[in-house]
Order: sequence, then C-alpha cells, then structure tokens
Amino acid sequence: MRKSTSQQATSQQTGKNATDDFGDKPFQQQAYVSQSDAPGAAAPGSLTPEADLPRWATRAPEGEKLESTQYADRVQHDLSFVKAAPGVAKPDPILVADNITRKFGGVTAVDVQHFEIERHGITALIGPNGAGKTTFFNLMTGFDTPNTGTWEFDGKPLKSESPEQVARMGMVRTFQLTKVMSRLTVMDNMLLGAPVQPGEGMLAALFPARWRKQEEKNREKAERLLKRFLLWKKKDDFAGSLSGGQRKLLEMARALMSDPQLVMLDEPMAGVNPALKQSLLDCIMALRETGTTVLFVEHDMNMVRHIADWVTVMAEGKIVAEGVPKNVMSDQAVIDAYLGARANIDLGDDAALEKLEEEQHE
Ligand SMILES: Nc1ncnc2c1ncn2[C@@H]1O[C@H](COP(=O)(O)OP(=O)(O)OP(=O)(O)O)[C@@H](O)[C@H]1O
Repeated sequence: MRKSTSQQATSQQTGKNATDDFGDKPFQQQAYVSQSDAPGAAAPGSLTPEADLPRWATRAPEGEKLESTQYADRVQHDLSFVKAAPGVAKPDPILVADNITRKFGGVTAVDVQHFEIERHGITALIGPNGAGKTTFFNLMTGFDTPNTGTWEFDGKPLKSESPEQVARMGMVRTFQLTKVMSRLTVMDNMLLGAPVQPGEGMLAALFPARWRKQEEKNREKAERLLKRFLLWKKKDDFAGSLSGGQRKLLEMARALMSDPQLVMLDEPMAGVNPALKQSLLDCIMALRETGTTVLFVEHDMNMVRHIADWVTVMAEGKIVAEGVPKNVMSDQAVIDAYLGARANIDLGDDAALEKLEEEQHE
C-alpha cells in the first residue's frame, strides 16, 4: 500500500518505515518532521487522506503512559497533518459524534453532522452566544437527549447512558454556572467526586477495613488535587464561601477525583479574576501532561490561543470551522463571524481584554 505523505516525510528523515517508529520506541528518539518541512515532501496544503490518519497516529504502547509534555508534542504533531475542515476525521479520536440534532420548539440548537476529538489533546469549542455549545455538551454527557444522532466515547456507544454512567465511563464535565455543594466543605465536595463512595453498599459495610483504606486513598488524592488547584488552605471552609473563580477551580478539581479520560469544561475562565486565570491555565495544561483529554468551551480568546491544540468553531448549531489555533483564529470568515475585535488582542494582555469586555457591555 502506498505510504501517506506524512509517513514518507518521517521515513525520509529517519531512513526507516514510519509505521515502525510510531508506538514502539520512546518519543525522544524519534525524529519527526512536519510534512511541509520534509525534504521532497508534498507541497504544503496537501494533507494526509482521512483514511490514512489512524494508521500512523502516535500512540503510547499498550498498557503504558507517556511522560509529561510528550502528549502535547505528539498530539500537535499528529494534528498538523489533519485538514482544517468542519467535521474532519482525527488520527486517534476519543469522542466521535454523528448526525446530532437537538431542537427546542422551532429552534435548532444543535445540528452537528460529524465531530471528533483527538485523544490527549486540548480542543477548544468556540462560537457566538447561542451557537449551541452548551447544548452540545449536555447531549454528549447525558444531561440532555438529542432528537437524532449517535456518538461513541472511546469506542463505546453512549446514546442511552445517564450522566452518572457517562462519568463512570471516564467522561466528566463542569458547568458554566458551577454546581459545587455550597453547604459542604471543600474537602467533602472533593470526596463526593470520588468514583466509589466507601461504605455505600452492604458488602462494603461488612469490610470496614477495606473501605477505610479506600477513604484514606480518596483523601490523599483530594489533598494532592487541592494543592495543585491552590485550594488546600480552604479545605475546611464551606464551598459557598469561595469566590466564583475558586469554585471553578474546585469543580475542576472535583471532576478529576474519578481519574477521567476526557474532561469537558464549560467556560472555565468566566468570572475568574486575572490572578487566578494563570493557575487555571496551568492546571489545564497539567491535565494534558497526565494523559487526560480536554474539551473546553470558552469566549476568552487569550486562553484559546495559549493552550488549545485544536479549535472547533460552532455557529447556529453547526460546526463551521476547525483547525490549529493560529489558522482558525486568523481565518477571515471566523473573524468576521465571531472573533471581531477580540482577534487582535495581545496574548496575555488581561487589561486589554477587560477593557474590550467593558466596551462591549457599554
Ligand atoms: N432548555 C432550552 N429551552 C429552549 N431553548 C434552549 C434551551 N437550551 C438552549 N436553548 C436555545 O438553544 C440555542 C443554543 O443555546 P446554547 O446555550 O447551547 O448556546 P451556547 O453556544 O452555549 O451559548 P453561550 O455561549 O451564550 O453559552 C439558543 O438559541 C438557546 O436559546
């Protein structure tokens, strides 16, 4: 069979068959080149055919996990060969949705023909207010039911699963308006996020030593996460006493108690003060480093540019554009339709972003 252009590029660089290189050798030893940089490679813009993508997707060997930033390097490498087109196939998708529609009366909130999320990547879902982003999240996670469509998480169909079952399968989400339990302490909120609550079943009650050990483990995990999310000092405070930004951090930390494979964050930056924003960005990037896939909805373009490996644009319920951030966010149609004045704001310039937000609210 003819090699894909990406395989040719890698083979030319390493002198070996690219298929041998993916998967069974440590990433550091591999010499990857981007398709357009490779000597004799196809002209820029001629991308790998969709059918070839899964064959050469970089994956950790069975039963192993990659270390640290290798996930970012691999996912960005793989996605650099994917065509920037709505509904395009990805090399190693963890979530695949087909023909998803949701109508509210006469309004079609979601009408997604095909959508894939690349495993281990950070994907941003952007679009104007009312584009259908939150409804799409609700549908994928069992909080709402589509009129039509099918979707699979890690190869398993999800159509009739409840939110609890979806979470148990490894896909968890946070909400635009946080759903932390105000009258519980921060630590108790975290323990609620643990996958199995010790002592719940009759069987567990018969073996107290076992559930005590499990609870100890849950507390240790909660402690690690609360430290990472800068909330450790608040562990005994009621969640209701936290600021909006701290609640976002708590909700995200709680979602991680079940070691999810995919985390879906709905506007994680909304209402978070600039001082906490950087911590939040760091926490999300740290998630990718531990092998967790992230999908987030966000209006904060600063964040999207900083951390996304891939950007998907929704408008009027449909996926209208997809690609790597620098391409999508410089696409004139996307700028006209959505980014507008947000497009040229300097990276990291919170003051400029806040000024713009104020202007828009005037
Ligand atoms: N429960 C509902 N009942 C009726 N209409 C709804 C409902 N939920 C969403 N909609 C409508 O569906 C459309 C998509 O809304 P949705 O909240 O998913 O958009 P969004 O992209 O998340 O917007 P935002 O960025 O403002 O959060 C909107 O027209 C909205 O009014």
